[in-house]
Amino acid sequence: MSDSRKRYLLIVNGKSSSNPELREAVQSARDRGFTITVRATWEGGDAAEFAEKAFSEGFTHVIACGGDGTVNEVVNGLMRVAHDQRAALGIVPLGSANDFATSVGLPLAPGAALEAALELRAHPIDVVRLTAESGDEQAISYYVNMTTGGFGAEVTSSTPKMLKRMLGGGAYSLMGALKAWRHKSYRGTLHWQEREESASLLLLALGNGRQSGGGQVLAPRAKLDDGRLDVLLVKDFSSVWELPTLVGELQDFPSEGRYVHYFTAPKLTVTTRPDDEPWPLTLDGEPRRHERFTVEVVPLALGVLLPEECALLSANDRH
Ligand SMILES: Nc1ncnc2c1ncn2[C@@H]1O[C@H](COP(=O)(O)OP(=O)(O)OP(=O)(O)O)[C@@H](O)[C@H]1O
Repeated sequence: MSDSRKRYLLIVNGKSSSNPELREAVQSARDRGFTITVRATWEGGDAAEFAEKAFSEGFTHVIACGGDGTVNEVVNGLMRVAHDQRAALGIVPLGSANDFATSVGLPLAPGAALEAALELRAHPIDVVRLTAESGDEQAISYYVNMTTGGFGAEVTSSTPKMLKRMLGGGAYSLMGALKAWRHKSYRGTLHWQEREESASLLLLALGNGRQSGGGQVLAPRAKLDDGRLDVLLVKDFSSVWELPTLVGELQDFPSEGRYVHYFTAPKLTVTTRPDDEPWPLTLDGEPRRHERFTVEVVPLALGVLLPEECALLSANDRH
């Protein structure tokens, strides 16, 4: 049922603006009395700008219609304004990966997703702030789902789609083949709480949500509203004989395995030495490289339209 206090702004990635199912769903909702304004992006940056202005323009809800990159831009736009001036975020997934929408259990078809966004309640979730430092410069960006680093980021940002799909299913059963294909690990020092660890890592995942790269579940126990990041470290190995142990550990995500460490922390910093390569990162689908960065949870920073039964909400914790 429409509620006259709710005003929706749909921010549609311009490349999907002619999506017939979305057009039909918008028309149908308007016919039923919903107040919906639609804005399409022309280029990168537009979605963030529209989202930033949404509340001051009288919108209570912003629906990001696009892939993970569009959702990420909208989140960044909303985080530019004060907490009490952030419109609630909804998602109509129109990308190729749609990792966040998939893992929280939102409908993937545009019509059903818009209907859901119009009916669902906003749940407060954590947002993660990533501060990258280079010399005296600091760059801040936010994400709601996951940042992957090292080998994982390269896989998610540069591996052909086919390989991604294979990875999505059996995940790291393919690690060996990939390793032979491109042997690379990244050195750095990680600091979190009172701990510090220097390591050569194949993969680092910093999850608020659970999956990235089009279906790779790298933070299987993550909750969106627990004030913590789920951290996955996968250490490098030196011989193929070590692979079965590594692959086995990737089924269980042990807290202190030989290669796999899985833990939670509210904040974590990664630094590299001058002769180390900057880390390739993929932040909610967007590739970048940093030498030194800190990720920190901003607790319950954003209201997001999610299914009541979403497994990533603490209220649905069965333990
Ligand atoms: N009108 C447009 N045409 C083409 N690209 C656009 C347009 N507007 C914005 N963009 C770009 O689209 C990117 C976001 O794409 P989006 O995440 O929505 O789709 P995707 O990459 O197919 O999805 P996924 O990340 O799920 O694979 C932004 O970084 C932005 O630069």
